This record gives sequence, structure tokens and C-alpha cells, in this order.
Amino acid sequence: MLHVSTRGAAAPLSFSDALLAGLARDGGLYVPQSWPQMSREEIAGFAGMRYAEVAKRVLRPLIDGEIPDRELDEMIELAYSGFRHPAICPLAQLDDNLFLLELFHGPTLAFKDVAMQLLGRLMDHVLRQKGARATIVGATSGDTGSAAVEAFKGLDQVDVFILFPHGRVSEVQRKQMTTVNAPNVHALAVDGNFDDCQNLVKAMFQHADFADAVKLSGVNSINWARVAAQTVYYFTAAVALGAPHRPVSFAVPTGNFGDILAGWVAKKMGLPIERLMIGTNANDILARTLEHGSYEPRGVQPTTSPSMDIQISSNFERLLFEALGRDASSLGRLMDGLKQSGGFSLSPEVLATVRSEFDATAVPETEVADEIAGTFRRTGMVLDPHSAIGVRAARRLLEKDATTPVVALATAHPAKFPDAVSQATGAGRPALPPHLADLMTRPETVARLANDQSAIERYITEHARITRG
Ligand SMILES: Cc1ncc(COP(=O)(O)O)c(C=O)c1O
Ligand SMILES: N[C@@H](CCOP(=O)(O)O)C(=O)O
Repeated sequence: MLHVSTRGAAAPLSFSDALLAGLARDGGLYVPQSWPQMSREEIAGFAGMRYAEVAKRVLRPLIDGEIPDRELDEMIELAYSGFRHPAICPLAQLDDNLFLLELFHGPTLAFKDVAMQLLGRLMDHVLRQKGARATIVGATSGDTGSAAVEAFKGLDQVDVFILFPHGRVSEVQRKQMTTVNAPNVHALAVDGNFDDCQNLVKAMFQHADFADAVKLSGVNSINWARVAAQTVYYFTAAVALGAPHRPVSFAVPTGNFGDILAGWVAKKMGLPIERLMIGTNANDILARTLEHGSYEPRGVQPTTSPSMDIQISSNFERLLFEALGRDASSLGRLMDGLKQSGGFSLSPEVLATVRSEFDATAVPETEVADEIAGTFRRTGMVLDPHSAIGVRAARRLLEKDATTPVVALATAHPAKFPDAVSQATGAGRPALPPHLADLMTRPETVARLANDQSAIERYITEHARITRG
């Protein structure tokens, strides 16, 4: 199946080429030309299956035969062999009709591992097939970077450069990126916020000479394969709660809109999802957009959920493309408005389309702490601040409809954010799992760079094996 750019001016690409391309050359994001459909019988058949088996069945139609099933199946099995829970993404019950989908049992303790462990294998496979190499440049507010470093460290075909906002990720997140000690991994602390890092990455993709010279590739959720891999846990969670015979809703702590978009894709593929609830922290651009119809980034505010300290939610573009009837020119006009006037307004029709499937709510800092404390008191479960936003958003959805089960996504392990968590619970700092027990004492390697595209491109060119020779 071909994948088209949301901006309409880049050539359609196969799954493998879209995987390597990351962002389209016209600045757009790739999406499949059409949505594969899964029947109710196929979905019902997922009941009781292992996570990896469901992943094979959901991903095969999205990859559409480009990677032979036997090889794809092997990569999927290996991707999920290193998780610390046999269910990979287990479901726990928190309250009447309120469930928690634990996505943090992978090697770096965040939901990013679920896609990244597979993406690393897929990319390595495709590059080997083509006899090619790539330089991955990614932006992170903490978790994508750690997951990418873990998934790609030591691979011969790729070098990885991760841009993170200096001083704005947690200590554990920073250490996960800076202590890897692999010659193909480079952690770059940028003087700016996550949006600056993401803008730098997008600008590098559009700088054709640089992108061609280093064979630039990306692993942020602007890469379609990331979103595709994240659709799987929506299926496993919904089926565990009775889908397709009974609809389920999801509440998702949201920043770049990649995770919740994966839920929407699962719905497009036939999974009966009732509502998709966006939970934001004080960086509430999506909540404001759904309320008033105008998408207006404001300054990024630091919060206790730093991975969601984001104002420009890249994947919202994929949803808008669809809400605009896949009209790339109309979308291009909105994106030009964002670049030139710092925002855009949605027409009443487009806003109504978005609202027909999504709700949104912003959760202030006091309520995040309150949710961590209350959940701990009532259940003994320790939520990290991002997951607490998902749970609080789920509770708000249940206030409107108490009959449909709501699954809140738990996107990170509490030990990644020990200060905020221990302050809220009053119960001491959550411990890192044994494989990371000595993380805080490992020596760090990091380059501190200005928020300057030329300087960063120069650094990458000097250090990437492709250009260094
Ligand atoms: C722990 C955690 N929760 C939630 C999010 C938000 O996810 P998304 O950016 O896909 O909306 C992120 C960052 O992506 C994260 O790292
Ligand atoms: N919260 C993310 C930000 C990048 O998101 P991505 O899903 O687009 O890679 C992070 O932790 O880095």
C-alpha cells in the first residue's frame, strides 16, 4: 500500500520507504492511502491471544506484504521478548468501569518502547535489504529519546542523534540517554524547549542537502510506523473488555498527539471505540482547540509531566488531514497560518468532525498530585504524573457516561519521575527496576548545543559515520 503526505506535494511511498523517510520532503506526514479494515470476527478472535499474536494480525494489513510474514512475525516476537510483564501491556482495574493500561513494562519504562522496540528491528531489516545506512535525528521531551537509544544502540546501519531540551527532562530520563556508551548514539542537550527541538528536526528534514548527505531518518511519531505499532494495544485492551461486542473509550495523556492518534487509527480499522479523551497538562493547546476551534500555541510551561510539555502537537496534522476530507491544499493553508501568523482557526464543520470522536480536558498540577495521592490511598497503585493525567481525564469522561468502560493509558513508570511521585504519595521514591538500579551512578556523555540549526547540523555531519567516512 502507498502512503501519501498530508501536504500533497511529496511522492507517495511504500511502507518501507515511509519508514525510512520519517517526515515527507514537503513537510507533511505520511498516512496510508486507505485504512485497512478488520472484521468483527477477526477482532473477536483476538480474545485470549498473546500480545505478539495480536500485533502480527493488526500490523500485517498495515505493512501489506512488503515484509514477508515469517520475517515480520520473527521481528514482532523479538521486539516483545524483553518486556518485564508476560502480557506486555497488562490491564488493571482502578474503579467501576475505569481501567489502567500499563504501557511501561519495556526496557526504558515508557510506552515508547512498545513501538520503538519493533521500529528498531524494522528499520535495521529494511536498511540491510537495501544495503543502506541512515542517520536518525530525533527530538525528545525525555521518553522517545531513551526508547530510541535503547532500540538502536550498537546497530551498524544507523547512527542516532537525540535532541533534548537542556534542564527540562527528569534526571532518570537524562541518564537513560546519556549513559549508553555506544559509538552510534549521541545525546545532544539543546538550549531550548521540546518544541524548539522538534522544529529543528523538522527543519533538518526540509534542508535537502543536509538530509541527503546524512541519509536523514526519524523515529518520532512523525514517522508513520511509530503510530502503526501503537495501534495494537488499543485492540488488546478493548478486546479484553468485551470488544467488538461492547464499545470501549480511551483516555490518553497527550502531547504530540501520536498515542491518541493510534487509537483513532484502530477505530478507523474497525475497533468499536466510543470516545477518545485527550488529557493535557497545563500545556493545553489541544483542550483549547477543541473548546474554541483555534489552534494557538503559547509559551511552553514546565510541569511535573515534562514529556507532555509540548505546544505543537505534530500528529494533530494527520487528524486534520482526514477531517478536511484529505484535502492537502486546505491543510497546507492551515499549516502556513501556523508558521506565518502563529496559529489557525478550524471551520465549524472541521471542529464538529473532530468533536464527534474526541473530547479534551486539561489537568492542572494540583489535580495531578491529587490523583497520584488518591489512587495510591485507595488502591496502593503508584501512578506517574503523565498516567495520572490519563486517569483524571478518564474520570471526567465517566462523569458524562458511566456505562462505557474507560481505559486510561499509563504511559510511564513512576520511577522515571520520583520527585513528583514521592511528593504526592508521601511514601518515598519509587525504585527503578533491577536492570536500571545503578543508572544514576553511570558516567554521562552529552554535548550541549545552542538552539541553532546550522550548529547542530555541523555537529551531526562531523559525528555521523556516513559523513565522517
Ligand atoms: C510518559 C508520556 N506520556 C504521554 C506522552 C504524550 O504522548 P504523545 O506525544 O504521543 O501524545 C509522552 C510523550 O510523548 C510521554 O512520554
Ligand atoms: N513526549 C515525547 C515527545 C516526542 O514525541 P513523539 O511521540 O513524537 O516521539 C518524548 O518523550 O520524547
